[in-house]
Amino acid sequence: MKAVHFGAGNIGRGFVGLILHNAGYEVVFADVNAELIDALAETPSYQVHEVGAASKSWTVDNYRALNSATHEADVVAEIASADIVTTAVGPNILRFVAPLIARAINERDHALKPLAVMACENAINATDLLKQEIVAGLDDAALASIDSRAVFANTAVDRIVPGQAADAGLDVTVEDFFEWAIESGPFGGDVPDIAEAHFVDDLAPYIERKLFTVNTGHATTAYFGFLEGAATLADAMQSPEVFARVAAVLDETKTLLIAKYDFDPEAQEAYVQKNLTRFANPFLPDTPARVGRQPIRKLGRHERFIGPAAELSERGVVPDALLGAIGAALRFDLPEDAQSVELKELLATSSASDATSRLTGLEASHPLYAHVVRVVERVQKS
Ligand SMILES: NC(=O)c1ccc[n+]([C@@H]2O[C@H](COP(=O)([O-])OP(=O)(O)OC[C@H]3O[C@@H](n4cnc5c(N)ncnc54)[C@H](O)[C@@H]3O)[C@@H](O)[C@H]2O)c1
Ligand SMILES: O=P(O)(O)OC[C@@H](O)[C@@H](O)[C@H](O)[C@H](O)CO
Repeated sequence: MKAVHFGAGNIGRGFVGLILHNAGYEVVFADVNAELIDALAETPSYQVHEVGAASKSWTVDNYRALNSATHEADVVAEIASADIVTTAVGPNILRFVAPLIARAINERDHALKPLAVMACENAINATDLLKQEIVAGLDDAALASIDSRAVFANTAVDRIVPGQAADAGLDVTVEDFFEWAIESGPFGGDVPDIAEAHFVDDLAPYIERKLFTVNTGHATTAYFGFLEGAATLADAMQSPEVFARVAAVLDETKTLLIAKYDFDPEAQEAYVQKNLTRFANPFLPDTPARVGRQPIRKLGRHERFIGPAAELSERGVVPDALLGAIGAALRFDLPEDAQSVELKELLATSSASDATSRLTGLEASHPLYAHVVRVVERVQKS
């Protein structure tokens, strides 16, 4: 069995690559980072170190590595004969990897089982997004027979993988928890053989529970932690003020998730508590800079703040804690983060209402809109 995985970064090596390796796949890593790909190509194995209450190390081998910027044709040929193609490159990068997957589907031998295409990004229905881009690159024959050539399944991936120490080489330190949920419907009963993933009929509750608990809480910790000058997420969680902000935000998203998906309130509360512990993991050197990265993406319409806040306000609830976190996100001022710089410029040169519309995509008539405009105004005046 063979899987091609785009993005040999933190989650690529520390989660997707590991799980596929453990499931018996030969993994072909494809990345545009020449130094990283050269190192992987030259090194027969790397270690994944799980840290937390239970610590354990895994060896990943049986992989190859290809530079997808300089060796496009080789990557296309690998995908054309693979069982699975996965991505962990960031939602904004999917459009750059899609053309290679499309070319591979065009070339794919009809006798093979359909290629399983799964984007492993922090975004709702990222595979649908990837599929749209792939379909644009298919020839007429592939388009006419797409169902026999490829299966597109959305997924929810969860494991905190921080940036790695400069001397770590290819080894990756990760938390001890992980979850990979994949929608089963598109496979029509013939799901890929991935023992540590679980296949679910309806992914929406899983991905929303994950994004609006793990990522909403995580980003809230990062943005308030950044304002307090915390070096790590664990340090931020030691601050009673930051902890209270995070707990309040997760209380709001818990209310939404229970109302929307009829989750058992006790189970959801246990999930919240579990995540508060995960953010505070003292063994994980995670930073506000990484977790808060790309604030403009994180303030998007269906993302971790505006997504749940909009739905709560549609239900008549004013999401004060989420609005507070949105204010902290707007104050994320990190010169090395291109979106932080862009955000600062936008706030300096636009009216509060223009900035709100452009950042959040909310209509002026939406019940959340005026609340966000007030938050933007406050940040602009501060
Ligand atoms: N790190 C985590 O804790 C975590 C957990 C769950 C999901 N995710 C998601 O996984 C994705 C990747 O996150 P990460 O933390 O691993 O980031 P990362 O920066 O460590 O890795 C991304 C990799 O993608 C590569 N890349 C960029 N453009 C590419 C292209 N055109 N073709 C091929 N490779 C390309 C980069 O060189 C890099 O190696 C994001 O969507 C993130 O939200 C991350
Ligand atoms: O990857 P992002 O930028 O969408 O979000 C940063 C972190 O919250 C994220 O990477 C988490 O570590 C991960 O989603 C945990 O499963």
